[in-house]
Amino acid sequence: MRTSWADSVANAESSAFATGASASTTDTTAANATAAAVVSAPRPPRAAYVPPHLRNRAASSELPATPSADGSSAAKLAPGPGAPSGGSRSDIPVETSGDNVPPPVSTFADIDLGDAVNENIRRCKYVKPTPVQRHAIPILLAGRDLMACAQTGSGKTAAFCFPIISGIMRGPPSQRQRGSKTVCPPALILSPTRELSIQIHEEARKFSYQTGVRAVVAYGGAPINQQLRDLERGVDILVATPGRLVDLLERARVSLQNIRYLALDEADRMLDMGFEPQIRRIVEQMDMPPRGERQTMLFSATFPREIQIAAMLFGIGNDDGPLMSPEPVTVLPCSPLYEMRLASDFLFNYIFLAVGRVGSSTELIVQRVEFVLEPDKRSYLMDLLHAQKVNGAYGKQALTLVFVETKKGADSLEHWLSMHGFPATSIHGDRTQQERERALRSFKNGATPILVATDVAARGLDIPHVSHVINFDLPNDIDDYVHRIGRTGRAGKSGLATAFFNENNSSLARPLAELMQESSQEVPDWLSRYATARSSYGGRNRRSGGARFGGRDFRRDSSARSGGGEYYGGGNGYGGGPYAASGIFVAFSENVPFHMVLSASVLLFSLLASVGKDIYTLLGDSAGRSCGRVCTCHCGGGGFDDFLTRCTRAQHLRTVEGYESGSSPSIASDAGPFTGYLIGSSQKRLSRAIYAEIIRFCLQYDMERILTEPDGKVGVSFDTVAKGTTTAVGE
Ligand SMILES: Nc1ncnc2c1ncn2[C@@H]1O[C@H](COP(=O)(O)OP(=O)(O)OP(=O)(O)O)[C@@H](O)[C@H]1O
Repeated sequence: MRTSWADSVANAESSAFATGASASTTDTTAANATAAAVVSAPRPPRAAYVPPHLRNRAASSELPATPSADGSSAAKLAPGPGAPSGGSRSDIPVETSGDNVPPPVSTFADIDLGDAVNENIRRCKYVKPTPVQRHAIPILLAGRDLMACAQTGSGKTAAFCFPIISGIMRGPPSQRQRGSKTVCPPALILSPTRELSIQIHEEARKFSYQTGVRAVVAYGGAPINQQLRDLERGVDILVATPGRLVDLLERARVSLQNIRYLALDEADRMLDMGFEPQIRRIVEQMDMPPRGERQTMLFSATFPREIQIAAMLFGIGNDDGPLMSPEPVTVLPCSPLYEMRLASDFLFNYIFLAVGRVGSSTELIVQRVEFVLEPDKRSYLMDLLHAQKVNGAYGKQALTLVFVETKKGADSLEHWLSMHGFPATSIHGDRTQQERERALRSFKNGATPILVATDVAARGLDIPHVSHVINFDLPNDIDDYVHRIGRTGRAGKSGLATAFFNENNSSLARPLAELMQESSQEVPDWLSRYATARSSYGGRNRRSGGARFGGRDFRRDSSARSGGGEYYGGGNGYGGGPYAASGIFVAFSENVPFHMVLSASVLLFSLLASVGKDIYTLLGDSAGRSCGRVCTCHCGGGGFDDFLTRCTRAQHLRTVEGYESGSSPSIASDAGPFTGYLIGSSQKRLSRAIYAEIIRFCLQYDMERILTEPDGKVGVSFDTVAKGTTTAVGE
């Protein structure tokens, strides 16, 4: 639950104020809602804007104590994601990769954020940093670019806000040209929805209270004049939706020339096709300093593998420059590579941070999936809501968020619920901004404890007391599902998510079952059967096939972690299914640098897995290092047999499912039909060309064809080999 003083600071402009929740418990399978006191706080005076020359002073030590509705002391903060009682957070796997990753911290006291920010952290009653904060804050304070992925509700907003605020306090004062109405903020935070921008702004104001750092929000659908006036009063952190920001840039009311910090919240959404033109315009075609001269941070609970790969291939800095120049590849719009390029264009020598499995969901959310035919959905929903009411399952303040696919569907379901005695409101893109904000307010304060929403409310919104998320219509993309259910089970609290599944959702069966399994949820037998039946399907669902093979954090699957050297994974936890009979074998000679070998593997691994194929990638490299599923071994140019023999002899090969250490290549035939490809080159230049061609190929053809009709169709400079055939290629 949010701290009331901070909310009141942040909500200076809004009329409604947060309320608390009562304790509640569902039946045996349902989640437990956390008890909290009802809070209704008078607003402390609005934080005054402190001119630059007065900045960096310590904040005054006291803020008005926040009385609760009954006059007692401020509401107790529910155990946060980082709080000891906030779930099993300490054992959550954390992965970082990149050069010279700054070590994590254990407490806020270990971080030098400045007195004023530390004071605000104390006021927020954040006892200790959440895992993503422990890792991300030192990285950002060290000035590094960051791509960070952590579960919903895990405190990512503070993870990027604290370092930004602290950096601004330490840096030169914001400038504005004399007599000009153009403001030049040092920090820009972009988010995909208006409501999320409003929320981030509120958070930023809380965190920057009495620091002299001023945050302003600009979003569409609201009168621009008010926002312009607000900007004129000075801005250090501009929180904006892309559309409105472009408008402000075109009017020359904002200049990005001084941007030192660029944060993209819900970055994967910001980099997808819908936002791409605006984001590219803002970041590349205006006056923003280029990557490397600014600090860029991408945060989300999900990152499609393609974005990660691209960032690595095109963006990562090393002695040789980016692993791959984008030029040889004609990037087609509508392809994953398009997003990939975009992400990599923004980052410089970045660090990748994953807290938990990328795209996974917290175990604090109990997930249920019910098979409900389309015409039965309403009555089923009614049953659920009735049961909730009868059981008193969620208490008076418990809120239920119902996701539907279409705006029309949202209106119609809201109406129907209201007609049947369930106070509901709705939020979607066709409602005016005023209506949207009103709906959200009336949901938050419990006047209409049911909110019917489209995906406009799927990401980022941190609404206390959402105890149940119902996916009346399931989304097409599992990542959207992760964000939707993440509206409950936040900040260490538990929550319940129910999904209505039927034939129309069969493409989601497999990733859904995998996600549930990963989050230690009970997967219904019928869903497992659906998942098995859908063993192969197209690329619409980003995770199709990928999770089973290698999980979603491609670096974890395939590259050395920081401090590396050890192997990651092994067969366990990656599905453990029967041995798959197809394979891509990539062999590079010794003089090909390991990082290039690695990147080729990563690329293949990911792209092939994303089309639903079980593929093993064996790599040859001079170091003989292994990275989880991707097994590397020395390939001395002896051809495929030699390569396989070496592979199977390599002790690391035990990490490859179906192989035993020391076994011979013939194991492949024992395991069933087998196809492998050997791609090799001792020349770096050629290797690069091969990467490019593979990418091109992947874009242009269904990957099935690589596997089933390899001969001559590929048009690339590598040969294919059948089992046991010796072929040395590209030398
Ligand atoms: N260190 C902390 N201790 C306790 N609570 C915290 C801490 N940091 C953040 N929180 C609280 O956790 C909640 C979730 O934080 P936030 O909205 O930043 O999550 P998020 O990771 O951005 O989620 P999403 O992926 O859904 O956008 C907020 O209510 C926030 O106040």
